[in-house]
Amino acid sequence: MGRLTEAVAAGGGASAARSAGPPPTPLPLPSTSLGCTATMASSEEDGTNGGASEAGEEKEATGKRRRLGLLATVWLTFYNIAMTAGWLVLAIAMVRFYMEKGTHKGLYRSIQKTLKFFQTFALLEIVHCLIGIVPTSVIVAGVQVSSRIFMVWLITHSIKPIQNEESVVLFLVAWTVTEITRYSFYTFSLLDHLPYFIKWARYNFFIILYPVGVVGELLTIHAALPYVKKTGMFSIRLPNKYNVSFDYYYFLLITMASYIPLFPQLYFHMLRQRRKVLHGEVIVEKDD
Ligand SMILES: CCCCCCCCCCCCC/C=C/C(=O)SCCNC(=O)CCNC(=O)[C@H](O)C(C)(C)COP(=O)(O)OP(=O)(O)OC[C@H]1O[C@@H](n2cnc3c(N)ncnc32)[C@H](O)[C@@H]1OP(=O)(O)O
Repeated sequence: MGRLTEAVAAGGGASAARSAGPPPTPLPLPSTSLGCTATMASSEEDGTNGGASEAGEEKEATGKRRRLGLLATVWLTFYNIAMTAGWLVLAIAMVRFYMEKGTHKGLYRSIQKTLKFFQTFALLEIVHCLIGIVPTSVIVAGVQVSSRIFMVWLITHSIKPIQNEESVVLFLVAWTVTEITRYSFYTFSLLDHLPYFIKWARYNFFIILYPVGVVGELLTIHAALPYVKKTGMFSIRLPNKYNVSFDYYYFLLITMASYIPLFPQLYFHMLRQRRKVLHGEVIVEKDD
């Protein structure tokens, strides 16, 4: 519980400590419209610098502990353990269901309560960014979490006929593997005992899982379109006393189109994080 004990003594805010230490010499990387400009300061290959790398990592871990107060550290540790456990329960339920029934039909229905609970709980990630206890960009976390909430509540929960689509299994598997890896990464990092394979998994699995998840989500929304058009669900027609109209069908088309500019930005953001964490590149991201 290294970070917990050191946090008692440190107790500082996140942003103050982030600005501590000598600034790297920046090399410009492309700017993204998710509100960040990235600059790359230096590069070292993974594992080739031996003791220097270990000393650097130790120093970095101590710096992180100082950034977080005790309360924030305890809360994040609890939150990450709970989320890892929640997604593990989901993974086990999905494997058991498939082994017992031999089909994906009925799978969503059997796991929906757990999924809704833990995915909705993840809204706290936006709160964590807003109050500054994690340094993730609010916009990056916001796009990531809101697209998931949208898929869970406004698509899969609301449109029962699509719950047995294969594409639902596609995004469920991608989300589940990602979240078990991600939350266990945060947990072990907070406890200062991060096994290399978890770090490696966190920054490699997404290369495949992100596109797989997005394809699953897009195919599921696509499958929902005929039903939405036929029923006119969530749509407001004119005339009405507020003189407002809303067509959920067109909203879904626009949402699908919005993946084209948004997804590459999240993906390239993760590729930059991968270079930083696995290959030691120092990437400084500044808000525009
Ligand atoms: C209303 C409708 C809206 C619809 C919108 C539609 C458009 C949508 C387009 C995009 C669609 C995306 C769909 C997504 C699908 C999937 O998820 S598929 C499955 C694969 N998915 C992934 O691989 C997801 C990858 N994403 C992530 O990992 C994150 O969500 C991220 C936020 C994008 C990554 O953020 P990143 O900037 O890399 O940083 P973090 O890992 O969050 O870390 C930054 C630092 O903060 C610390 N930290 C963060 N969270 C915690 C925590 N809970 N506990 C402790 N610490 C945390 C972390 O340790 C880092 O610290 P430092 O090391 O000190 O920097």
